[in-house]
Amino acid sequence: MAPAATLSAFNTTRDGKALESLSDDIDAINVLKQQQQQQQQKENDIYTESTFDKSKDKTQFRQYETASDRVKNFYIEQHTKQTVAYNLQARNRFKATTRARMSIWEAIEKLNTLIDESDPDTSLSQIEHLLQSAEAIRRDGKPRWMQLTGLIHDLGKLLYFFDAQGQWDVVGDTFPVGCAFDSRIIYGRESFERNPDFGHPVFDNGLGIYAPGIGLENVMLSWGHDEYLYHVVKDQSTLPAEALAMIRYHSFYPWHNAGAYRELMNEKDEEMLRAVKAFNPYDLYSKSDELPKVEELRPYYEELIDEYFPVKVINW
Ligand SMILES: O[C@H]1[C@H](O)[C@@H](O)[C@H](O)[C@@H](O)[C@H]1O
Ligand SMILES: [Fe+2]
Ligand SMILES: [Fe+2]
Repeated sequence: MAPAATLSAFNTTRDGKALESLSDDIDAINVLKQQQQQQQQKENDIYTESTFDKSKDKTQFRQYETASDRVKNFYIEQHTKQTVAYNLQARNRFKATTRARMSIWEAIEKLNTLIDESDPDTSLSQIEHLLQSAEAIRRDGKPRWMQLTGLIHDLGKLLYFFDAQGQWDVVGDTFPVGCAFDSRIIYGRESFERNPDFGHPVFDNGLGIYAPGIGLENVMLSWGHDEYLYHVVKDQSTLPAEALAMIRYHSFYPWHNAGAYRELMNEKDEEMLRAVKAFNPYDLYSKSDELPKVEELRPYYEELIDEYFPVKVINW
């Protein structure tokens, strides 16, 4: 016979309540499973049209030609300084340390003081942008993991408070380094004229250091909040591959929006492109929605965070 202490530990749930019997336990699990299945049936496919597809005047967004000098200067700096050498260095630095340890909600609050200089469409704080994106996804009945992706997708901007050199290596659209700068990047090829890799016989020539069909996961995208958060989240959450792609490529507009760099894709990237495109309207067009009520929404999203992040304190 097992000693009493061990037996009572076995018959006790984590919150200390004694279980009536094993069959109660199994019943509870079955009920939970059923609930989850029903919920999945109620959820819309991530690919069904977003409500924004009909209701927003899309010509109001991403108007870079008429944007402020703040935005224009941001991109000149980003396009001048994002080089192959810098990107290798940033990745090494990322791997070498843990910058902070905090929960997802703490991270959201910390980000609240950052105003993104690259963004012509919002001057709201990031917590508002994150909740606007998540709420729009939720309103459309999309899966819970996608709502959570909306809530966290820009948390990589925390980099700004750690080892960034400015905003140019944190925010803004992304593009690959190590291959030709494409004219479909914001402000075109001319905006790279002062980049040391501009005109380089390998780095700025066709596919450069990459083989055709190599797959985006093997392509160095300009270092910033997408790539950083992707690495943080992939090992510390149970979010699906589509969510990870939405995070990693959401700023890669020359690819998901303008059709550039398709020669670098592999088969898996085709599916990921669909997912990123499905996510994009919620990120972009929610920027003109009404202001979210942060404290009212918090309990709903804290539960959602717990569902996909088994460990509360995240290594950043
Ligand atoms: O200005 C915005 C902003 O920084 C976003 O977070 C990023 O995802 C976009 O691609 C960028 O254009
Ligand atoms: Fe972003
Ligand atoms: Fe965003």
